[in-house]
Amino acid sequence: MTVIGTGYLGATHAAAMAELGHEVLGVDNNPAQLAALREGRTPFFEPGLEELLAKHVASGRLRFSDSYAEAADFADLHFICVGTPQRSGSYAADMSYVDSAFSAIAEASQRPALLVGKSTVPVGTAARLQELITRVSPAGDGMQLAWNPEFLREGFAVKDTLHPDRIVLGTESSETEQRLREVYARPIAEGTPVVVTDFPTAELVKTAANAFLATKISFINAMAEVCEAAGGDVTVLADAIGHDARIGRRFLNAGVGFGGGCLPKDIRAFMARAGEIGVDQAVTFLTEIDSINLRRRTGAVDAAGELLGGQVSGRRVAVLGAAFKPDSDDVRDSPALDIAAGLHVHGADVRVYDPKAMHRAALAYPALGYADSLDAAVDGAEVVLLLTEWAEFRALTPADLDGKVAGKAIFDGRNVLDPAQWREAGWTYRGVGR
Ligand SMILES: NC(=O)c1ccc[n+]([C@@H]2O[C@H](COP(=O)([O-])OP(=O)(O)OC[C@H]3O[C@@H](n4cnc5c(N)ncnc54)[C@H](O)[C@@H]3O)[C@@H](O)[C@H]2O)c1
Ligand SMILES: O=c1ccn([C@@H]2O[C@H](COP(=O)(O)OP(=O)(O)O[C@H]3O[C@H](CO)[C@@H](O)[C@H](O)[C@H]3O)[C@@H](O)[C@H]2O)c(=O)[nH]1
Repeated sequence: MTVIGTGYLGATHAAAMAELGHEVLGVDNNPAQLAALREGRTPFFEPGLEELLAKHVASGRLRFSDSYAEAADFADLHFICVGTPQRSGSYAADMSYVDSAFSAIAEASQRPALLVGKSTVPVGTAARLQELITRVSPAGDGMQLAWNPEFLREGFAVKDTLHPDRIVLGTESSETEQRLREVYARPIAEGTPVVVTDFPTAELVKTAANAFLATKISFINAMAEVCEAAGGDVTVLADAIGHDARIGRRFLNAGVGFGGGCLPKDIRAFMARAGEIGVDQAVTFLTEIDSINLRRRTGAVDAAGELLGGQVSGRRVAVLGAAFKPDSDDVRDSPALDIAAGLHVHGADVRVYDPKAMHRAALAYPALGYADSLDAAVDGAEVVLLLTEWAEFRALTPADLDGKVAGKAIFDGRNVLDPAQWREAGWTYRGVGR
């Protein structure tokens, strides 16, 4: 098989498919990325992925190429994992990468083949692509398409791919279903549920899952706003409502909100697509989910300003975290960097430190100040902001910072520190909704 698009999703999928016993050719059009992958190195940080990749590159079961002709010759089963970022100036997804990857592999296919979409796409895409590939391929009607959305989380990508919660197969062909069941034989044998459905439902399962997760986070962040006004503690509230199995405690961590290459752009693409198909009212609540989320970022900038006594310009601020979540170096739509940039715009002297995302952060936000260690970031800081809950930040104690900082004020943007411990040590502690 081939895996077309070897970014966060595709590189993981390719290595995991090799681990499941398949011969895999990864295809991408980014030469630097291919060069790293060919040497068995991941171009980004994802726990456990480099080991898996290196193992299968060394065994020869996993190779990489930039050639669609080679891909079409190599296999008649192709997983498409290219990006669907937010289009600039619009909420809609930019489908140009998906369209060009499907066209290119279809045009290169001289024999019948199965193209399996894994990218997150607006509902209606698969039906459109089925028509496109049949039209442009020399193999014509021999080109089959299935939609198999991916639910992996960064930071847990290998585990989530090898042991998924469920496998969704959008296909109405029993032959295609059987073929994909063989691809995923191992997780299926381990008991992973398989949902076989039509194209629109398969596409919508993915969109709905991310909309639900975003809603859960913004719900608890809305409760955090209420707790702040009323003097409550949202972490206790989340524990208490989470004991109800119908609600569940997971994804109820209030903080500076969701970021990354998925939830923010996926809820916006969902709103855009719903508008196109005439059901915008069904998802207008997502506008509010997005607003609550973005309000947490401006709220953090305001909180830092208050901790600095209202004067931000020229003040030294330590920002702990740049990645959108721990155990990842992904800085796409990162709340931490957005907040750091907000303070920078107000004239703060910001020093950002992240254990893995420094390089990507500096590329995305070159104007920010960076420190190459936690100690360097907090040295002389008048306020410390914990914005991504890496293990080394969660473990911080006042003793680690005393004598280094210039002001004992901390904003715990992920509610991971013990407020009593910090207050007892003479710090001004501020969390989110507690
Ligand atoms: N990152 C995740 O955790 C995750 C999880 C589930 C689903 N998804 C979805 O998967 C898709 C990919 O996301 P990602 O995070 O891996 O993006 P990414 O930007 O990291 O990777 C996309 C890759 O596709 C390559 N590419 C673009 N056009 C190409 C073409 N025509 N031919 C070959 N390669 C091409 C790029 O060079 C890049 O390496 C998106 O639709 C995303 O929403 C992502
Ligand atoms: O209680 C919580 C849980 C998460 N987050 C934030 O939400 C964002 C997204 O986290 P997470 O969902 O764990 O990361 P992703 O890797 O973006 O994964 C999401 O997006 C992927 C791409 O579509 C899907 O495949 C996954 O199932 C879905 O969880 C991060 O900024 C987190 O800090 C919170 O603020 N509070």
